[in-house]
Amino acid sequence: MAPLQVVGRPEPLLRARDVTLEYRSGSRSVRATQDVSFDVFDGDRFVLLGPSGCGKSSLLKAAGGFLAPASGTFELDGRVVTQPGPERMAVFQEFDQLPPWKTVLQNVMFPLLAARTLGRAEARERALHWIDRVGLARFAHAYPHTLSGGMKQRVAIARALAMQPRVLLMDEPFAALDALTRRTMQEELTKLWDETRFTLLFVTHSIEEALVVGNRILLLSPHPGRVRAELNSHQFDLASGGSAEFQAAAQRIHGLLFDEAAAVPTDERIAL
Ligand SMILES: Nc1ncnc2c1ncn2[C@@H]1O[C@H](COP(=O)(O)OP(=O)(O)OP(=O)(O)O)[C@@H](O)[C@H]1O
Repeated sequence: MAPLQVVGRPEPLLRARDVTLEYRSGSRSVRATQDVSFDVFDGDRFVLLGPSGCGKSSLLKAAGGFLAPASGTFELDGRVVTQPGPERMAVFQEFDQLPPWKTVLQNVMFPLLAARTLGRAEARERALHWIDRVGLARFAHAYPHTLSGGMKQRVAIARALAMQPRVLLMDEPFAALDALTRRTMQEELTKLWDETRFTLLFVTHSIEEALVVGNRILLLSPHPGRVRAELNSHQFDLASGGSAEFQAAAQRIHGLLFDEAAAVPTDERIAL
């Protein structure tokens, strides 16, 4: 008979441990976050939500290896993050993240070729597959300046997912889009996740977007960002947008974010 296995909670894929982030210029130093800890598990859509300036982008940069913590660590698969790597691909808000002299196909192929794990033919095939997945097959040979903002963000998503990262980092990727396109992109992202089950670390300051995109949400206090609470939000999707339950959850989060009296112990996970 096979020995009994103890089935416990899986190991986190990405772990933030007591991360304090600071920016120094000369003798001045700005503290962006204070002792922030959280665990992201395989297949999570984990959202960092908080008011402007609470250090969300800084946390994403540190997870990406672009910013070294003043204290604490980020670990990916148990190894401390010290530099950027192809297993952590990022999509940013700015539309100019695509080199304008490269076509859509060349943009998506570029990191695949730079990583030197695929030959040119395989890289091209992989890139075309992801360009198709984000609905841009007809635009593979177009240059970024001929594309709309939403299309450019789709290219950036295809470029990142083509690398098959361990975790996809997204920093307010839809914030510069008009409301309708933003909604469409949220829908497309969750559909892609349904089909592919990648792991996502997503930054937003929109409560509605956090509820729609995330299955878990970390609430951060205003500057410097500290963990306010962690919420499970897997029950919501775009279809639940107008429901009473959704509105109540959004209200509750608003209270937790902005009402000091509503603060809960940071290690408490609350159901909405
Ligand atoms: N390069 C930098 N040099 C100095 N201070 C910085 C730098 N980048 C960010 N900060 C400061 O760190 C703090 C956190 O900034 P960060 O951009 O991470 O917050 P955020 O929550 O992402 O804000 P937003 O939602 O407005 O983008 C802010 O006080 C900001 O002014």
